[in-house]
Amino acid sequence: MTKALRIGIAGLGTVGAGVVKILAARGDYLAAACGRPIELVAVSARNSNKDRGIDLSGVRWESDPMALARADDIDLVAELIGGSEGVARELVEAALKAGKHVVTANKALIAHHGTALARLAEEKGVALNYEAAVAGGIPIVKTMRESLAGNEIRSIHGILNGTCNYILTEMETTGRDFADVLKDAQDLGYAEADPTFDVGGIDAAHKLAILASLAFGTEVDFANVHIEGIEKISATDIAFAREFGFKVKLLAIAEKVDGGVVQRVHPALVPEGTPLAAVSGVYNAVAVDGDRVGHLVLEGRGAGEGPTASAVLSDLADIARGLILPPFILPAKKLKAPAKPAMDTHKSSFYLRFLAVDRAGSMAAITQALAQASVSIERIVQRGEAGKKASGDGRLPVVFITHETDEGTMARVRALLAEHEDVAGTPQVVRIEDGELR
Ligand SMILES: NC(=O)C1=CN([C@@H]2O[C@H](COP(=O)(O)OP(=O)(O)OC[C@H]3O[C@@H](n4cnc5c(N)ncnc54)[C@H](O)[C@@H]3O)[C@@H](O)[C@H]2O)C=CC1
Ligand SMILES: N[C@@H](CC=O)C(=O)O
Ligand code: NA
Repeated sequence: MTKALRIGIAGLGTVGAGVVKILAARGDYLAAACGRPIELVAVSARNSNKDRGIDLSGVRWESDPMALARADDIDLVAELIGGSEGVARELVEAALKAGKHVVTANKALIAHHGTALARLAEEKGVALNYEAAVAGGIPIVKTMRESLAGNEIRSIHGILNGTCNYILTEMETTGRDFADVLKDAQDLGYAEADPTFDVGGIDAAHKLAILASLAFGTEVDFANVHIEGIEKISATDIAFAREFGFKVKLLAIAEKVDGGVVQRVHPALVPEGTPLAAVSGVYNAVAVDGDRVGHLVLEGRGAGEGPTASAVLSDLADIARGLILPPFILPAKKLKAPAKPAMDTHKSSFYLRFLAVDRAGSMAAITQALAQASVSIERIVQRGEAGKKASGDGRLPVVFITHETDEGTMARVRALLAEHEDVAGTPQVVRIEDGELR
């Protein structure tokens, strides 16, 4: 058997500890599958005394993770710390410069510095693999990079954040509140170190920017992702959406339009009966539309120890087998600078919820205001008709589903309703996404 692939792991949290467990449990099988063993030589984490339920006897402990990049007895550094800057970035750069392969689960790092790091890896002839960074255990990076190369990709629609999908599902099925469910997701090891990255849509945007680069052969362009999180979604919205036949999901979408690729992350109403509407809990899914393959949907667990470590192991196994590919679908110097079409020309139907003042003629005045703004209404639900007020202050919850209109018009309508004498407060507006999902 050829000599071992000698690895150093930085970070022994949810993901790092999961990787050590798989190496211990399946070391012999992996050695046979790869033609050589994957040998854990050294590790580094913040606390050397913590019990992680893993056996590190015979493994060197480095208090400084940078020592892994310098060590002569290490061929590959697995960066499982996290963060787009600081020690994670320094470690990955140093390891690549030292001619070592790198495997990382760090989507923030790849989203911000992926193109430059890919250039560095290619100059040194080493691998930079990051399967765990996008949609956890789903082999989507491998699918995009290796299996769909014969396709011109038209769009990607993803549920890319396990924490958000878990929260939305729990809110729907149990009626529990947001903060309570977020705490569960943290306890289960799903959430980022800063959970506002999850609920604010930033984590999904990191993953989307990476997928868009793989899909369209462009540089990773995180700065141009339109990002909205799920913080504004209430149990009321989820219940109304259900009444209209929709689920509420945080979607991550990259699609070709005239003038380039639009990348957007936002909550959306998704029609029940479509593949993405059925994705629940910590599960992620990616729906790809390619000109030859047509629609393809991959679904699996997007976060947590087992699924994420499984993806890291797939990267390690590829490198042990000698499969060293450019990190993105094209060599880094051939990645095109992305065109950046404006989001405000994007069109969809919208869900619009607000409190209408309960007086004769208020609905007529509101619908007239929408008609004047050229927005037509497909469906209306108004609570508290026949004189039954929904709240004691004379305000009635109303939901409109609009026909297709563009973002710019909807922004104007929202502002107009916020100022309208028959509307209390600012309306809730959520996009409806149905075209490409069936
Ligand atoms: N938890 C999950 O479900 C997933 C996590 N990821 C990514 O994997 C990476 C790791 O995430 P988790 O394991 O969840 O994080 P974690 O917080 O559980 O573990 C982080 C580890 O890094 C170590 N660390 C932090 N600063 C360090 C430093 N300066 N020097 C040495 N070690 C240091 C900590 O001691 C800890 O062992 C992140 O990039 C995350 O975004 C990716 C997919 C899923
Ligand atoms: N915090 C992330 C972890 C995986 O990438 C998520 O919830 O999806
Ligand atoms: Na993955």
